[in-house]
Amino acid sequence: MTGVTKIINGNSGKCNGHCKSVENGNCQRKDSTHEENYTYEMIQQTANYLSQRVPFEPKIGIICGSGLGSLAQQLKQPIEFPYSTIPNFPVSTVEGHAGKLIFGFLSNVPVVCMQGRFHFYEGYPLWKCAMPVRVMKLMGVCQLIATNAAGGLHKNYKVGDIMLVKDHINMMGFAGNNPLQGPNEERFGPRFPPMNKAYDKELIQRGIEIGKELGLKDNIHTGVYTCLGGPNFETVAELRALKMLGCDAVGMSTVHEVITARHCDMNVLAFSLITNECILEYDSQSEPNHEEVMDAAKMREELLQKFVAKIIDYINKSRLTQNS
Ligand SMILES: O=P(O)(O)O[C@H]1O[C@H](CO)[C@@H](O)[C@H]1O
Ligand SMILES: Nc1nc2[nH]cnc2c(=O)[nH]1
Repeated sequence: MTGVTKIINGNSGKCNGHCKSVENGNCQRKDSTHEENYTYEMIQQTANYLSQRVPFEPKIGIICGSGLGSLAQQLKQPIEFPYSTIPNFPVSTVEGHAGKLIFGFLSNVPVVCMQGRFHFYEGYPLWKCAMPVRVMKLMGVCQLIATNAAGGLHKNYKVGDIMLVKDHINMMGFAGNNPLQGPNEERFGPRFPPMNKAYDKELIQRGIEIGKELGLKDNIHTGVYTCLGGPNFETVAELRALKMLGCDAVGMSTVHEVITARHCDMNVLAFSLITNECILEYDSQSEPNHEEVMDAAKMREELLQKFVAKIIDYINKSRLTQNS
């Protein structure tokens, strides 16, 4: 089955009324923000398609960051769906994002893993980037673990460090771009969701302890993540400004997924692998690039697999079994 994403972009239908250049009801603009949002029924259709093919209900959803797809390789009894075969799903276009949804068991817990995520810079609106989170929700997921590769802004962060996200600054939201934009779907959550308790404090604390158990010592932190639209890496002035604002790590993802997850009342843990140190000096000879990001992710592959497995084990023992 092929994807059936409904794209209107001036070809047919309406554009949610946010387009100023509508003639005869047809959107004249061709950019990706002028697609029609998914209806609840479309998300349900996707969830049903997957539920009918997976003989268990996933409880935890994992989103693998750039080069972190190996987190999905440790799943037992895996069932894989290339994104291109899932109704309504976008497809991955970035190196290091395989583009597969994988169901299986990790630490004996039924999970679903996105081996590859969607970014705004790929041309997808934020609601589309975050759509798989809603699919997970309708399939039974109550806990999201979002991972990403990020540049380290904090002076103590080194390549290979882990930063558990304690908060975020939604830079794209400052500019009026949010995955919850448009008519609110009450069946997912409220019009005005709070975001001051987005990241589960207990899991952050446990994450720090697990990191130390795995030998990370001074290489595990809690900090503030920010997401820029990308795809270019930042200028020196931008990075200095972000640092002044209180950001510790910078990337191009995760925030829209977390907002969507919290909107539908999922519990969230997110962490960044610091893949490069942000360049804050004009006389630096270095330039960031995606290859170093991928190399750093490869270097930490094994450790991150153990890290995630232990966190899932903890979530299972402390919470999931209590609810069942
Ligand atoms: O956030 P993830 O998907 O881990 O990837 C990060 O790494 C890529 C840049 O190298 C960007 O896509 C950035 O967002
Ligand atoms: N925006 C941004 N994203 C990243 N992803 C990995 N490293 C970086 C970085 O330095 N900046």
